Amino acid sequence: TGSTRPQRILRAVQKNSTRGSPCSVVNAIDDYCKHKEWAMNVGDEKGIIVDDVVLELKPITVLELGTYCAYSTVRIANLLPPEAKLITLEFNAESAAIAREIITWAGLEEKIQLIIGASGDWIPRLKEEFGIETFDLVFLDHWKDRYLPDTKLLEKCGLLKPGAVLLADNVICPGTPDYLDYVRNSPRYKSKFYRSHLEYTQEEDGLEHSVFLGMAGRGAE
Ligand SMILES: CNc1ncnc2c1ncn2[C@@H]1O[C@H](/C=C/CNC(=O)c2cc(-c3ccc(F)cc3)cc(O)c2O)[C@@H](O)[C@H]1O
Ligand SMILES: [Mg+2]
Repeated sequence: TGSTRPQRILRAVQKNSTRGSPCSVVNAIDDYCKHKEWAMNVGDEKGIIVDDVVLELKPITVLELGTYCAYSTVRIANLLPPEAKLITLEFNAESAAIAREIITWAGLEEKIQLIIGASGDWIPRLKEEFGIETFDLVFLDHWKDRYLPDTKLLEKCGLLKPGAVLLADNVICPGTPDYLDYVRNSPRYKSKFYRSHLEYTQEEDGLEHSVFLGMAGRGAE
């Protein structure tokens, strides 16, 4: 039986990057996915927007939904302040195993907590099992039809405080119409769209950046 795409990505990382160098890991994955085999990483073009958001926000607690091969996990964790922590949820055991190897290769295992499980099961448990108060940044990049239900779950569990940022990948391609409608029309969010392209292609895509304003929202009831 042949290898899987995540296994081939891990091999490319081990072959073309330096242990302990997150930047070289990110570059090795981008290089592989640009020239050898496309994969659903946020990629280098949208990745620069992610970098800017992280550097501006300086989040101390980050939640990522959908680890896949830990490309964005490594990219984000690399830019976090020393005391910051990133929790990433991945329910596919094979992907999670590859992601763990890539996180360790990058030397970021101290900053990143990879949980193997479904967002719907784990979001309600994060407060008591990991002593999380609230998240400063949530990066949504899992199944596109789960962005909205998981956002509502985060609200319900009190895991967002005013000023928290939701950064959502793929709001154009494959698209997350119900999520976009919600964050753009709810008084609980101030939302803005960062136009870009689908990773490693010329297709239109972009990131939605939504600031949580609080459950009461501002003014409008
Ligand atoms: C639902 N709760 C969940 N809890 C934990 N992990 C979850 C998860 N849902 C999905 N996952 C995991 O996240 C990953 C899923 C990501 C889904 N992403 C996409 O479908 C996607 C798809 C495209 C894409 C775009 C164009 C195209 F032609 C083909 C694909 C581009 C992207 O950037 C994408 O992010 C997997 O590793 C999966 O096991
Ligand atoms: Mg994506």
